[in-house]
Amino acid sequence: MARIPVNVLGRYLIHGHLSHWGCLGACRYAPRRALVGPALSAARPFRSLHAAQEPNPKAQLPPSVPLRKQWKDEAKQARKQGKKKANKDSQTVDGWELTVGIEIHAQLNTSRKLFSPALTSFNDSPNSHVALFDVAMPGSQPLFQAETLIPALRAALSLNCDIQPVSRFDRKHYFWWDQPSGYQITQYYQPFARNGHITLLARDGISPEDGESVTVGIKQVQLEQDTAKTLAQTDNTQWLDFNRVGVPLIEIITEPQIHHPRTAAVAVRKIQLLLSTVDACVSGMEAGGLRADINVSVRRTGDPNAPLGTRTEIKNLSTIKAVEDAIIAERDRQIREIEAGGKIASETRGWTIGSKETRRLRGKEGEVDYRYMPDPDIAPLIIEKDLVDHLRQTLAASPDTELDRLITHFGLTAKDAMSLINLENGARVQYFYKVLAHFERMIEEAVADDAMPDVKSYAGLIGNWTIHELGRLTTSRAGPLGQVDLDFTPEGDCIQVPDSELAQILFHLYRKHITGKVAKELIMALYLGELEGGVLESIEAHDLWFKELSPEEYEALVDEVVDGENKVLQELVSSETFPQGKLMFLVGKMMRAGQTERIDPATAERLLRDRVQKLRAP
Ligand SMILES: Nc1ncnc2c1ncn2[C@@H]1O[C@H](COP(=O)(O)OP(=O)(O)OP(=O)(O)O)[C@@H](O)[C@H]1O
Ligand SMILES: [Mg+2]
Ligand SMILES: [Mg+2]
Repeated sequence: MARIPVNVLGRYLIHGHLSHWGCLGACRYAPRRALVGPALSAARPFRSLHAAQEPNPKAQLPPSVPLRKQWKDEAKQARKQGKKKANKDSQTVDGWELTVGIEIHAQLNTSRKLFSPALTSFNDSPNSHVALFDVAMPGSQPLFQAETLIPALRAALSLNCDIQPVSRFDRKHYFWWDQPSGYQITQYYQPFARNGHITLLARDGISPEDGESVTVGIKQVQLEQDTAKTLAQTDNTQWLDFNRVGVPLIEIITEPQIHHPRTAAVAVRKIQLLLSTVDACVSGMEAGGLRADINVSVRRTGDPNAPLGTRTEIKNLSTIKAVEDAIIAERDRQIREIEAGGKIASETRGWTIGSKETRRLRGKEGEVDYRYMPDPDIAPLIIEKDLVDHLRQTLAASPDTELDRLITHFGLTAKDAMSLINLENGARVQYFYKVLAHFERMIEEAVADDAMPDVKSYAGLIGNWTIHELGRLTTSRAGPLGQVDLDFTPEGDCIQVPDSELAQILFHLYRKHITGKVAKELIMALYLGELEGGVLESIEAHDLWFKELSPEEYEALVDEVVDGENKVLQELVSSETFPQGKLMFLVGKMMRAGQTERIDPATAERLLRDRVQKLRAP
């Protein structure tokens, strides 16, 4: 592979003004290194660069630092003035219908760039993974990396798209410093996937106005290149990192079929979830692996045949909350504008987190003409049916199927099942399955084949601990590490609390070999790295086994407690049911009266019920 070595490419310092493009070669960061500026300049004549004095048509450039500061200050001011945040409950406005269509850009989970064999390692030092083609060196040619197609196809299949047997690549021209060739390679005329859909359910959290479910059409999914990363500096200069240029993206375009802000946010989250379930994309939205552009229009209700209103496009939203808040703000702005007798201009707008208003970035008239043309250097993409069939058969279960399994087969509550699937981009649910597998192996060894307990009896316990007890570890103030997040790998391994160790703890808890209190202490010790040896060794070493009271000792304790609480006992006896409050009051008394660490609350409760039942009998 022809690659520009770091010491040749160096790191560029480019002034924020295009007229200063000529200083591309002036590498202040590594002044002793050889420079590639003149060569690049020859590859992209200044003429084309100077032609682009307009704002970046992609508008993916992070705002310069002073501008960002100004937006931050504005947002702070708005908060100070006690202005309410966008009202989360304002899902509808009387007399108006909102319409939203979404474009999502997601980085594919591949090791190579789309048209060069350079690696896609984002965290390596800047400009260390740059092939000649990535920076449009003269004579360099695109080399389609077939492996990039696999995650793209998995993504499209997870969105229920029809895979096109023949698709083609086009050039979308614009001139900006993050795009060395002067055009982005994309699929404009013939994308590789079309006609998909996603279904959003009430349990996904859609707006209540949408009822039980909404189906949103996916118009198309296309393959395209990412641009270079721009790093704004405090002195109003920009640094460029070409590691990202040419990294494969998919653009997912929905039909304009969403009518409530929260449902739009849920759609973005669901697409993100689907992509991560089939392992198609690098990371979640919050980590920058997925960016959403949101198209918003409004029209008056009453005439279903009226055309949709003029859309504005809010670029580059990077959190789910931003999607909902920005839509509410933009919808309200458009309604205000129309009610005041104005018209909606077709334009591109921006949104700052914490702000109340979207802001105009540029008008449609400022949009460049992209002069799309088929890329003459790239052959059509032919996708064989066999490949598609194979990928479809081996595709991971959709989150909906997964959710149903967690609820109906494993007996988790819908809320817990949803959290499990959403946490750490699906890593937590993988962790749950790993703990479950270890646990089942231990149970199988411990009991006879015909005595295997019902899966629901232990899966709920494992679910509860993998969601709530693990969650509590990072929020409790248990020591110097008390606030450190748990580290999960995408495969579902947890560094601090290994699945096999948690399974050991839960196995002994389930079998009543240890108490809940001891189990909590063990898991905390694991998290803090204070457990010497494994879980089992620790239980043995400190003799933490649960030494339950004998039946006689339990009976004596029940006698003692009911004697002292005769009034509560009589109330229970004369009641037809077992009021839980009263029962638990007596259990509490038993725990306090006896040796707490030797009492199982469930046994105590059962014995109390038996006693009451006996007294009720005629
Ligand atoms: N009247 C409308 N109101 C709301 N959304 C709309 C409306 N008309 C179209 N849309 C949505 O706008 C989006 C258009 O995306 P598309 O990529 O096709 O074009 P684009 O935004 O012009 O291109 P680019 O990728 O350059 O931004 C789609 O998600 C579509 O559903
Ligand atoms: Mg688009
Ligand atoms: Mg768009």
